[in-house]
Amino acid sequence: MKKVLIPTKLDAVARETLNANGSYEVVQDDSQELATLASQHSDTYALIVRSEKVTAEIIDAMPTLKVIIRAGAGYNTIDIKHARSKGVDVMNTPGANANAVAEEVVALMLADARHVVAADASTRAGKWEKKNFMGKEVTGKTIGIVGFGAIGQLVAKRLSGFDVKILAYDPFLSDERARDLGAESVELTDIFAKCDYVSLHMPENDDTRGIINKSLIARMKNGATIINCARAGILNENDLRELKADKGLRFLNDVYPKDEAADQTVTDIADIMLPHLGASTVEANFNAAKRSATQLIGYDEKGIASYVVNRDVPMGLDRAYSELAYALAHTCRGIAGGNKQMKLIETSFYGDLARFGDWLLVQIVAALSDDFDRTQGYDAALEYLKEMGVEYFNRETDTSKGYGNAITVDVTTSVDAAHFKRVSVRGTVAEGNMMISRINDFDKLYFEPSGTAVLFIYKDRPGVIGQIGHTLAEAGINIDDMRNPHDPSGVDSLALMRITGKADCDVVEKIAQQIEALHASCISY
Ligand SMILES: NC(=O)C1=CN([C@@H]2O[C@H](COP(=O)(O)OP(=O)(O)OC[C@H]3O[C@@H](n4cnc5c(N)ncnc54)[C@H](O)[C@@H]3O)[C@@H](O)[C@H]2O)C=CC1
Ligand SMILES: O=C(O)C(=O)COP(=O)(O)O
Repeated sequence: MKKVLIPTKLDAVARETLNANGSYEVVQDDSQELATLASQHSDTYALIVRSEKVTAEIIDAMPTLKVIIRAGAGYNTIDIKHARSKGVDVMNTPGANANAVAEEVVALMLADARHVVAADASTRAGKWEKKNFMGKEVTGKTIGIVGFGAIGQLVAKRLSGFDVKILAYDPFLSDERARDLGAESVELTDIFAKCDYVSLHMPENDDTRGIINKSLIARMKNGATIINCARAGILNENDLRELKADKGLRFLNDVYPKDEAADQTVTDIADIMLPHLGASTVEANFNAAKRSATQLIGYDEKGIASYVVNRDVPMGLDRAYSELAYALAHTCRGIAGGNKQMKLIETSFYGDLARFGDWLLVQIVAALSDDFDRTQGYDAALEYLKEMGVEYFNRETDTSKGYGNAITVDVTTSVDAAHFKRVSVRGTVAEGNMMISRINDFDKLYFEPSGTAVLFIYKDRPGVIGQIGHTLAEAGINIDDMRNPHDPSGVDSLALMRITGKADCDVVEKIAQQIEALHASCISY
């Protein structure tokens, strides 16, 4: 049984769904600190949280932890890099609480437009301040949405009944897509210059922290409103403080640097403050809980990792090596012939790369198969290979070879029922560039796998390179770079060339016949 720890007020449907599956022992307890629960349940396999802070210490307190699920959208509260370094996948449940936040935005807009909060307090106090509470209408206004994802799009949809004009800014939004969703895609500066309401709906991360600053706020129309139901960190609150009174801006807020009782720093500038209530509806809590449980089951039973958000390069590994692993396997595949039946994959990870072998295997399997994508994990890669009937063997590496940080990928494919062909490619990264250093017995290549490469193996004799160059030239193809070593016996030669333009199979085939090649292939990187 896999232990699942739920240290939060999450709908019981998560627990019920996992219990019904039969593979999980669920501990749900929101009465104690997460740190206490983590040390009590150090054998936890999966942790399901809402906004609870999951620090490196908490992750380390559960050495068997494999997956953290954020029942919600924003995962800035989880140390995803530390999780990655410990082989822990982090997932969120995108969209599960989006409608709740969209409705909260509409609630804040209307409440502020009609002074609902202050007028309620005043009337309860026995006053009759009808004249003081002159309101305004949302209908017909221009609304700017920054971050046009699940929530941003639903804000636009829910507000459409008010006949508003929606301007949206999102770096991943095309004009067509915006139009389809009832919005106009504009630059960030235009949102601030043109809108009566600006609602923030992007995640907080290194790119967005403090992005809503003085230069943007200064562009706002007098009397316009900023709504922040995303994360406190994306808005520079001192910049807003500086400009707010002069411009008569309104500020409606749901989010704070820390989710806890305190004298909040924005109290002086916020016109309405809620205690991070965006996702706090019965429906959103149910949706996020249900999704957490079903995503965990899908992850465990089918290797579905599409919700994993931290499959980035692990700490300590240069991203170039993950590209190298992919490029080497892609080269093997190109030489072996893409549609051959794979039987065996062997790898060697030299130097510091030895400890990242599991992670690098994912890149290798993804390069060797169109059906396996690079965002999946090591377990999913092994499972996939097993399903495909492919054996995998990672060799112990011999540091005395002096290869530094290098990778070898060998792929054995079946040529017919009884015969196998093995392609072996080794490579490294030098001065930030990927290099193929060996293909089968052809050593010291130092060839950069990029663009389009053609490769011919032939019985060594004079004049062959001239013939290849001539036929390529006839087809309008130039040679950018070239290696031409002999094998150790001196009998065979390899011509490995990077060419301009696209690969042309007919030309490669023609050359192969002209030079009586033992092997010819063409690889696009
Ligand atoms: N107040 C609350 O209770 C809740 C707050 N949230 C916050 O809202 C955020 C958005 O949630 P969803 O819409 O569900 O996520 P989402 O991932 O569907 O949408 C986020 C959008 O922001 C865009 N984006 C990324 N960088 C950007 C940038 N620099 N400028 C503008 N847009 C950028 C992305 O392309 C994406 O379309 C979450 O990350 C979370 O921090 C989410 C749920 C509840
Ligand atoms: O999903 C999100 O990003 C949220 O901010 C919701 O947080 P909560 O689950 O209500 O603590």
